Amino acid sequence: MAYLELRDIQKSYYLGKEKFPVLKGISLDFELGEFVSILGESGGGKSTLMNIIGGLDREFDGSVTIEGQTLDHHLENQLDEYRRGTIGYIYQSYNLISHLTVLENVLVSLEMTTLSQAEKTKRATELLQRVGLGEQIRKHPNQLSGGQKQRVAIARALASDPQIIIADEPTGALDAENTADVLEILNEIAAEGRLVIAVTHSQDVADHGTRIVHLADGKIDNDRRLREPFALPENVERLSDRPLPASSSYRNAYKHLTFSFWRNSLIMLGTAIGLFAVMLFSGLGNGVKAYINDQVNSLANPTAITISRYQDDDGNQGVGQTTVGAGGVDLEETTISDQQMKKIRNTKGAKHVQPGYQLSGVKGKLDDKDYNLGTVQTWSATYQKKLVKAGHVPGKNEILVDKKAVAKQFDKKNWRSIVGKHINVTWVTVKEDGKTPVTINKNLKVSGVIDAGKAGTANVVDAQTVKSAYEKAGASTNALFATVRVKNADAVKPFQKAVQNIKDSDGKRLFSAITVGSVLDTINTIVTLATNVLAAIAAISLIVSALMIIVTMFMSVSERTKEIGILRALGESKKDVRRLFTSESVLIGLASFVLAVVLAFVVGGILNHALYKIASFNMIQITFGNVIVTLILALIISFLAALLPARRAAKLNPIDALAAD
Ligand SMILES: Nc1ncnc2c1ncn2[C@@H]1O[C@H](COP(=O)(O)OP(=O)(O)OP(=O)(O)O)[C@@H](O)[C@H]1O
Repeated sequence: MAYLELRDIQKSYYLGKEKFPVLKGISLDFELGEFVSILGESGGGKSTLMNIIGGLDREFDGSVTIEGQTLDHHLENQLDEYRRGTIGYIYQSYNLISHLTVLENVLVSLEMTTLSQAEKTKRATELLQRVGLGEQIRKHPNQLSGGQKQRVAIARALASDPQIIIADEPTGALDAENTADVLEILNEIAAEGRLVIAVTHSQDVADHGTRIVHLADGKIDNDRRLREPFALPENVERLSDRPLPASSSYRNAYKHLTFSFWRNSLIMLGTAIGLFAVMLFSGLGNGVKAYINDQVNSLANPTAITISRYQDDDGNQGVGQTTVGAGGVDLEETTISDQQMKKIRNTKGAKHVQPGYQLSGVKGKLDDKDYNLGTVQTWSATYQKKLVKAGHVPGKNEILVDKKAVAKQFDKKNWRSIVGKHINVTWVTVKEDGKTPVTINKNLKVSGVIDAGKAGTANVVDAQTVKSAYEKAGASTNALFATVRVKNADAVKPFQKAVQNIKDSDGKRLFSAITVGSVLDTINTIVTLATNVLAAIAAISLIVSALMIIVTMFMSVSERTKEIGILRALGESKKDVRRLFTSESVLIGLASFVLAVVLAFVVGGILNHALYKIASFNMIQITFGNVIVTLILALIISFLAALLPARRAAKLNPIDALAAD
């Protein structure tokens, strides 16, 4: 049994349906230690035979048996392993990877061995020294002469310690001196106990080997031994191979990324802008939400709940005002009686319950001057004490007047001086029947000045003041609403629920409960919606980014077709090639993400600084969650964008890829 046996190899090419037989039944035996030259006319099928021996061609008849094991050409994994562990290729046109240095070109082959990183570098350096390139390891292939390139290719072919070296016209492009050197090296390789099979046109070259096989008309017409094969050295330790680890794909992808840095940096910038916009809009949404929450909570007490009568479908009475229209109002339906107030008081969680009134169309007279007080509310727990800018919260027969609408009208500059004055207020309400109007007139002492700020105007009296005035005038004392304070923010929701569950004797729901929280919930829902719409618009730009990545990757695949062929010939699998492109794209995605985060925080910081002057609030609040979502987006987009180009790269036939210009 020979080391390598070819049996009845037949191969035809087809042009349409027309068959062109190239190899017509080749059977050959090869032993380790041989340096075999394959001679034959141009177009005679020598390269075709080499591709079959090298495990690159799977479409042929016949068998290739190595150390007694026949290769199954349907099993791609087996062929990948065969190429990476047993075969080393040397080509006439060198086939070096241009964006890698000399050292890195040799290391590519070593990536599929079990050596440590340091051992790989050591072995690659030693091999390059052996072929006389110890000084050139940091150069790129385009900085080398033809002879030097061929030596790099030899070092690479030897790197993974293969048993068979296939050299397809290794000296075809070299001058006499380099040819002699390369032949000497090939001879040494055979002397190490490897099988060297070299295709050549030159009889001179062929004469350097141990055997010449001549091909004519698709058959062997001469097989001549020139000298004995080299004796096999004993106890040689062989390197063991393994599939390419993912980290190597990432390293290779990174090198290519930095090699075409400018083109890639533009793609990264484009993608980063899309990601940045998504992050900034999300951050703006958070900021606006926080700002509104802050503003609302500073105006109103979050543990206070306003309760009004529940209006089903046709009524829309909330905490509005009781107007006295032609038909009057249905007090039964719209106001809270003392008895109902008791029910609220008895609800679990209520700490303090206050009736609330709202007086509308209130006129005031002070020192013979008329004031339009508009709507007057009763003081309740929903008010924040800090809104009182002078004086104090109104007690019985007192009023807190609005700063703009009243105090400044009284005295523009010295508006505080209104405190302690008496103002005569008049408004109209209704009797128990809800129809008959009653005019109320009351002399109230100004207890202080209130400034509701952007929320509008507010004049506030004590609920007791209103109630006793109504009692005296025979008007309805039913409250328009009730304000309840609960223990803490956590007690708000349960209380709200309990109150809304209170039914009257007919089983009809009695109350609606509005909390600052529920108002905020509504606002927050709207802001979230707006933010998501903005972020989604920004995300559209990510589709453009994805398209850019797809185009770049397709360009990359076309540019690197030859490299793909080289990597496949070195033993990389389809999966490895696919991963090379997906990892490059994912690296673009990651770099874009980092750039986007930097952009978002820099621009966010500048905007916050500018807006702080207006709102005294950080309007852009990018959270850790926003950053993570953006990262996931970046990874998904870049991965999806790479799928098609990577698939195309992986599907390339290695022989066609190697033949690419
Ligand atoms: N992919 C292909 N499709 C069709 N015909 C092909 C293909 N590849 C090679 N051939 C043909 O097969 C024949 C053998 O080609 P091959 O490259 O093996 O010859 P060769 O002996 O190596 O030639 P040379 O010495 O000129 O390099 C040639 O006639 C060539 O035109």
